[in-house]
Amino acid sequence: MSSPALALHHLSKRYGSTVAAEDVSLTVGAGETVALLGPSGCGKSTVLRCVAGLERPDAGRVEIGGRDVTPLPPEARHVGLVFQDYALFPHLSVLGNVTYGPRMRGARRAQAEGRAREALALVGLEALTGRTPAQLSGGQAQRVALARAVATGSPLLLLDEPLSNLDEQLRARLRSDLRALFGQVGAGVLLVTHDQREALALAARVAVMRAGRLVQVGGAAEVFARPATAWVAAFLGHTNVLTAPGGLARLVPEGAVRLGKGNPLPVTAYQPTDTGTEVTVVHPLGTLTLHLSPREAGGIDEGRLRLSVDEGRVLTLPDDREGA
Ligand SMILES: Nc1ncnc2c1ncn2[C@@H]1O[C@H](COP(=O)(O)OP(=O)(O)OP(=O)(O)O)[C@@H](O)[C@H]1O
Repeated sequence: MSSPALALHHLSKRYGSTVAAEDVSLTVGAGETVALLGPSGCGKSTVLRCVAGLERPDAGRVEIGGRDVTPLPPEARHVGLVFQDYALFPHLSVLGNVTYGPRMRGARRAQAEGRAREALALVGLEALTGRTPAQLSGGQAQRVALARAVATGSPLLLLDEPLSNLDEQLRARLRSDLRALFGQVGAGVLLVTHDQREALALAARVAVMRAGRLVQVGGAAEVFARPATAWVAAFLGHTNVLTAPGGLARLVPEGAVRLGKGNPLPVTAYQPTDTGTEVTVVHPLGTLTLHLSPREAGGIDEGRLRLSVDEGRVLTLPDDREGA
């Protein structure tokens, strides 16, 4: 059996009194994409920097392709990196930037350029190969950084918010391109993001991080459908995570609410949105927030909306939302 692209064993890193990563253990299989997902400041970049060798962990071990690289400098690790600031070489052309990695690893010029052109075509930049980084928009520079990481042919790619500077349309296009791209290159990918949709679109597995610790790791769809705690549910974008007695919370997934049948319940607030109306409805479980299409909102009669909640789909979770 082949070694995983990446294995982290009990990784910890502090900055003074700040615990940036605490006992983080995680595996990325060969050819697998894992998203490290969490709010700003939770330690995602710290984990990535420890993997890349830009930061030395206080404790724990980093293995890449089955090799312990913990004491090794970045250049000895053979990982493809895309960071938020995507640090391109300013004096090299786009093609030069992307060719650099394969050249450094001993590829002949023609072969390295071929691979660079392929990677640039994948990110839609084949027309800009002669430009320098100063002549690119932020989004274009980001795509060059992606192409550069892919062209290295590394068995492990590390991507820190790779789509963060792009507009929504481009993000959507690149998301599906990236998924295909990851499949083609066969590399393990560790993707850092705070965007749940991006994680779901790109990764087979997600690792949710909070205040330096991994709080849930699992299949992407599974983690979204069955968050382990109220905090994870709320972080993943579930709207109705209702406080319940005994330190518990009830998660009412969107699909558990059926409109048009059941008791007419009081609607206590209305807020127009770009696609309809957001309303709050008082239900015996608690106050539900619902997004209604114009047609659904038409069902509100004398300040009441008829709905039922499929109790079989409501999850009861420990409520850990207080504190850090
Ligand atoms: N070089 C450093 N010196 C001191 N504290 C640091 C340093 N780097 C990170 N930290 C702190 O460690 C914690 C984790 O930071 P990190 O950048 O890993 O978070 P993140 O989850 O990547 O955040 P973001 O999504 O905003 O990039 C934060 O509290 C941060 O302030």
